[in-house]
Amino acid sequence: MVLLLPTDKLSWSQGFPDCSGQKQSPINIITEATLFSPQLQPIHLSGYNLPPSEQLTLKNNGHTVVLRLPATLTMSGSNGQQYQAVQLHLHWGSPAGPGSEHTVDGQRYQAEIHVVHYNTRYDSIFQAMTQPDGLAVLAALLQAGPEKNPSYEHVLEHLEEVSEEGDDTLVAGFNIAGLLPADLSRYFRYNGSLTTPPCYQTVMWTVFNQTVRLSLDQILKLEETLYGDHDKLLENNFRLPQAMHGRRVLASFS
Ligand SMILES: NS(=O)(=O)c1c(F)c(F)c(SCCc2ccc(C(=O)O)cc2)c(F)c1NC1CCCCCCC1
Ligand SMILES: [Zn+2]
Repeated sequence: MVLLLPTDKLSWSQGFPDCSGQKQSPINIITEATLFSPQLQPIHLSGYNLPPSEQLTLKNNGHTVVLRLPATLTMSGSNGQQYQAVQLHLHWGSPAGPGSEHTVDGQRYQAEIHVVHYNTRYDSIFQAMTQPDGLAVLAALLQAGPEKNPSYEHVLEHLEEVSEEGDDTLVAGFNIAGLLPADLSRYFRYNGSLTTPPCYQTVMWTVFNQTVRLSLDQILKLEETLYGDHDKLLENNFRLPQAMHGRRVLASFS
């Protein structure tokens, strides 16, 4: 599916009315204003530990780098609903500054991973993404740390192979859960949207409290390797925080 996206973000709303809706993402999470919700259970992942024999497609779609995921990866929300993974992708900044989409108490992190799932009561992501309870995205904030992150290396070591828009390559299976924090019990939860057109307001967002650490070199590689439209370096591919319009952010921890 090719989405023809306008480059000028102000004109998103012209072509995609939901982009000017009242339940948009990302947001700035003000931790003091979150509501502890004891029914938010730890996120349960299954099928995430893929054998090296599994070949995954990694693609530069001109807006981000996407790793397509097999249908065997599922997560359980706190509402007992099952969601099936579709793809994961990243948002990043540039050597001049950080590029996470969500911010926490006004702090932007170096980068952010999104693992996109759809509600298994629907037949496909294309049907699910138009339904209010259709999508669930797991988000983790990425920070620079002293060590190279071996899980991210499974993806980053292939970035040169997909430097141009439209390029794709194969990545051997690995434990996809290694891309997320170890602690899946502490997270923020709110209802929002896709952060790119069509901006459908159909996403149950989970933003983990624990960050993931990559080495500075790994972050720089993400910021300096990929090219998008018109051979322009693909950087700062994050949307700015959107208004809450009265929405509350829940927390699975106090
Ligand atoms: N943060 S996010 O989840 O909203 C998101 C972004 F911010 C994104 F920026 C993207 S990539 C931009 C949309 C796009 C462009 C081209 C192609 C293609 O050529 O295949 C595919 C998609 C992107 F793909 C996604 N996630 C997609 C949203 C597109 C429609 C649903 C498919 C899975 C989720
Ligand atoms: Zn995203």
